[in-house]
Amino acid sequence: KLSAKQSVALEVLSYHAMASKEETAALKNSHIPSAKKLNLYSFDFDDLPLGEDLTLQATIRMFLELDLVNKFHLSYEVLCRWLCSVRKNYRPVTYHNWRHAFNVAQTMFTMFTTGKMRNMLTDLEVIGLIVACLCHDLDHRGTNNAFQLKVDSPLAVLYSTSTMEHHHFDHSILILNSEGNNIFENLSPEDYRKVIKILESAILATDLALYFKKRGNFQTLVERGEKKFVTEEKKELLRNMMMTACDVSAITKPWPIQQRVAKLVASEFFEQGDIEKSQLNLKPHAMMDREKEDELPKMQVGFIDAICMPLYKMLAQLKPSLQHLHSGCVSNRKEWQSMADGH
Ligand SMILES: CCCOc1ccc(S(=O)(=O)N2CCN(C)CC2)cc1-c1nc(CC)cc(=O)[nH]1
Repeated sequence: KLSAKQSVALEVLSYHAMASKEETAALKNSHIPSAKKLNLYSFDFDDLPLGEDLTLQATIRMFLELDLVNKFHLSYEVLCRWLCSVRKNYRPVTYHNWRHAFNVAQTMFTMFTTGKMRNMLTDLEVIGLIVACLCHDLDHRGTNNAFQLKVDSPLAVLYSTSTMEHHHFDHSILILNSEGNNIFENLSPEDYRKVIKILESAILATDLALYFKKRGNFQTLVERGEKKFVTEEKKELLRNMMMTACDVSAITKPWPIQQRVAKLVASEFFEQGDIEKSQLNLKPHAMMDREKEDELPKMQVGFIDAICMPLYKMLAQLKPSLQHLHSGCVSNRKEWQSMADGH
């Protein structure tokens, strides 16, 4: 039961635009290029060359390659409408925009296929994870959880922990519950309940605070040589570690791509820092302070060592076909370290 304050907040927040008839029809009637042409099976995938419409077609191609339309009797028109609605509900912020979600989903697709993770997961987990990647940052405002509290955002009134991640999940449900946007409409009640549970856990898992909480458990399983991940608890742990690996996968991309993306991440962080300085009279975190831009390479090395490298190392131990992610991360660490050393 929501308090009066919470229901007001929900009212304020439930603004959302859905796909138009025209854009849905445009996507539905468009030619979907092959996965090969789109380079979708590569861990080195670069979204830059793709225009907006091509990112939507590439996402449809991923659903087709995974045979999800047939397996879950998806209505092709509903899939197109839902995808247009998802993209429309990403704001044009500097980094946490539609293209970030699209890239995260493409890494998940590549982990399933090129990374050979597909046979460790059920079809329900596969569609749940791909949908979670596409929806995981819905309606992001380019500011982090701490900021919501600082500005007394209605979001912080609704969710005291993992504030943004709860909102991203809520927004995912809002879209699924909109007329003609429920891609899961033909699932059995049992499967529907399961896939929504997978979706919620996977989206919440993108809060790095939860990743830190659970990483130790995953490390224990991997070090013990766990290969199967049979119990519900172990499957959920694996899925959620995969979400983090995809969410930060720009750190594994070829150096020119990593450099470009890091600039976008930094710009969005600096925009938040500027607001904290000018409007909130607060001293921002170093990573959000543009006056400390020269410390960026050192911070990236710290980010790699504290968050990224341990995860890609464990995933590569679990599945050697994921080694490319770990190697990309090692290579970018060398680049950031040499920049930090002033070369
Ligand atoms: C590129 C601009 C600087 O970017 C960073 C600076 C510091 C750290 S941190 O690991 O020290 N840490 C993270 C947890 N916070 C609570 C405290 C600070 C991470 C990044 C970073 N984050 C992302 C994910 C959005 C992507 C990316 O490329 N870099």
